[in-house]
Amino acid sequence: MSNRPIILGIVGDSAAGKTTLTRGIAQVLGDENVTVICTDDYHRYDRTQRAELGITALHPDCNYLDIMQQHLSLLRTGQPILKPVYSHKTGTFEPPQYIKPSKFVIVEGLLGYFTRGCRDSFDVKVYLAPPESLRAKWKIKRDTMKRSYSPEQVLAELEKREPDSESFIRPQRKWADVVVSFYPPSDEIEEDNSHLNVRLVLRPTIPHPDFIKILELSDGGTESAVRLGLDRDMGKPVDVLEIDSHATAEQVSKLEKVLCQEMPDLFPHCSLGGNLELGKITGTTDEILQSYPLALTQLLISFHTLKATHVHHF
Ligand SMILES: Nc1ncnc2c1ncn2[C@@H]1O[C@H](COP(=O)(O)OP(=O)(O)OP(=O)(O)O)[C@@H](O)[C@H]1O
Ligand SMILES: O=C(CO)[C@H](O)[C@H](O)COP(=O)(O)O
Repeated sequence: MSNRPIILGIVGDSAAGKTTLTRGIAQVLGDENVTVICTDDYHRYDRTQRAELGITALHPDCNYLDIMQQHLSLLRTGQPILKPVYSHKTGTFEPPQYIKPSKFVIVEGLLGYFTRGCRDSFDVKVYLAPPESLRAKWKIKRDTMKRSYSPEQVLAELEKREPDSESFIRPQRKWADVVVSFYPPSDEIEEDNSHLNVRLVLRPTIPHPDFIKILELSDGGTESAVRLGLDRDMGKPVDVLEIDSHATAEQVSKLEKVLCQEMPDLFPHCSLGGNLELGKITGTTDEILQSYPLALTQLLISFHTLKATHVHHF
């Protein structure tokens, strides 16, 4: 058993779904065992200064990546940090917070894998990569509802940010152990969020659960709602697991069994264990819905995070 905090990274562009994914993982690990850090707090400039300087929040120079790296190293050895605080409500900084790491630390943000020093602090690295059109839709909704922007401002901001997204954010995908892409079924582009499928790229940088068993159960063919295959991602060979939103309870159950066989701690959180809490999303009229692809993604990442506690790192 590891006697230091386990650090999980959830990296991706703005509104890629980091907070949504993190919520369920924290629930599986136990909210009382989890410290969540958002690296937006390490911005160097506030909203007004960024506008004056003509720099976007995605640019490495717009963030104290050196301090972030120091803090990650401290958290990894169980030491407290005095973390800056950036308020998305006001676009300004607030007094710093004293943070003592719990058993698990989830670090979510834009540039977590940009420097080698930061990357080395993570036990498990996840990158979120929804199609850009879906991310734009999510960002417009979230920023207009929660961050006091107009839709026109969000669209202009997305356009302004694109060169930095391309240069600094998207290349980080190559460092991830798991790349998560929620996507709409091709013929239902305007479908609501509850009908998204997920594509999980599983890099051989960490040992994944033995999903090949689902193929042995003979429902992993191209027509199935759960598919496992081989592919290349950024030039390197990877396994790819795809789960459609219309996967049946039986198919979901089989996947959960594969996870639970290796990690029985997950059982109480599975739908087969009677839990319907994971995979919660907000629908178009703010109703709460459940997505199997999201729930299984949260379980898989929790699997890896729990597994990291069994590996001794010192
Ligand atoms: N898996 C998902 N299924 C359905 N909707 C989702 C999913 N992930 C995200 N969303 C939608 O996208 C919006 C933005 O997601 P979220 O706040 O999780 O992004 P984020 O990456 O944490 O954003 P930021 O880094 O800018 O704070 C959510 O409010 C939600 O409506
Ligand atoms: O890309 C983002 C990640 O959340 C934000 O836009 C960035 O952190 C700046 O915040 P704000 O737009 O609230 O000033």
